Amino acid sequence: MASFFQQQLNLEELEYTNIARVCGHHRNGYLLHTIQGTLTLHANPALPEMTLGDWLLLDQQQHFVRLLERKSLFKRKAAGTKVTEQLIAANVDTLFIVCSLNQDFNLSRIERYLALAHEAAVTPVVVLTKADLCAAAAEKCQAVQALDPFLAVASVNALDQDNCAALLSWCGTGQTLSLLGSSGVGKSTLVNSLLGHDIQKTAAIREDDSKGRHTTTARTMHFLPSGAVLIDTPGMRELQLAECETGVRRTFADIEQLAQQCRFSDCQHQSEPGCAIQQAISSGALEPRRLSNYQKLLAEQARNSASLQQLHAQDRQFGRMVKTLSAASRKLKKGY
Ligand SMILES: Nc1nc2c(ncn2[C@@H]2O[C@H](COP(=O)(O)OP(=O)(O)OP(=O)(O)O)[C@@H](O)[C@H]2O)c(=O)[nH]1
Ligand SMILES: [Zn+2]
Repeated sequence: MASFFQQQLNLEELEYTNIARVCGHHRNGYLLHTIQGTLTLHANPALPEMTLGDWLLLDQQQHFVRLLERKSLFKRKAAGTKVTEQLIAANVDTLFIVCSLNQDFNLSRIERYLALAHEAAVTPVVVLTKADLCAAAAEKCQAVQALDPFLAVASVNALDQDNCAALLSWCGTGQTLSLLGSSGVGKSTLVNSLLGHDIQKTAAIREDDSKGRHTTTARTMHFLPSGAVLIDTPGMRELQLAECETGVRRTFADIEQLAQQCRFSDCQHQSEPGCAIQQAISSGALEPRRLSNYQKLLAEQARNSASLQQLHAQDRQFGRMVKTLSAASRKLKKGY
């Protein structure tokens, strides 16, 4: 367990509590990994909302004590009146952004994923798969690297375990990984190569529900031989760009910096005189594609966040209505 989490424990907690990590979540509660093995923490309204990857403390009787502060968090907008945000994965250190070097290769899509990683406070690594099928792998790698000189970029043949060894530097003991990418790019293939065996064979776990029945759930947490934990949950595939302004701004830090040099502080970067961004485009220093993707992603996240705020407001209104109605019914019962 990383020092970030250990530092959060006081002396008494170090002595009297056990540390556990959420490795599954279902109707009856949370599935936890502890030093003594796996156990179920039954659903209970007093528990905070937790997700895969969360670290928490249990007392000697295995009762919940508290949730530890998160290092990073992926969440998504969810439908329904009550829950408007759904937590997807917590405490991920590195996100493998998986894209294949063939038809799927798309810089704007990579920028979208980068914004999600930055928003969640997770370090991104772009993994370009199907290098064995692409003659122009080096050029495409360079194009990705040009998005950000500090970005880690790797190209692999995901089918070849030895070829994936380049990724092992992010897969050491205590590290938590997750992956994101469109369908068919090679995510499962990559997981198999990192695991060193076929995921299909370990794809399900059996557990007892509260009534002693066996239930089968898809395994979403994998323990890699290199020591890392890999969170592979379907929720990651439905991540949206809601409330992602920080993530978008960080992903396009170059554009943000140029914008500060525009003559007008409210420059729209179209045809205004003294626009540093248009100058950078004319000189070839900035791709027009990148500017339009930046504007598109900012607008998209603003639209999605606005509807999220509306949902929050509706929720509060509903809460007030319930309170008023129950106060009224109490008065009725008491006869005044
Ligand atoms: N030649 C080659 N084939 C690959 C590579 N990576 C994946 N494939 C193939 O591409 C196909 C799709 O790979 P998957 O691992 O199933 O892709 P996925 O991203 O998990 O797809 P979803 O489960 O739909 O999200 C499979 O037939 C793989 O064998 C690679 O690096 N090289
Ligand atoms: Zn401008």
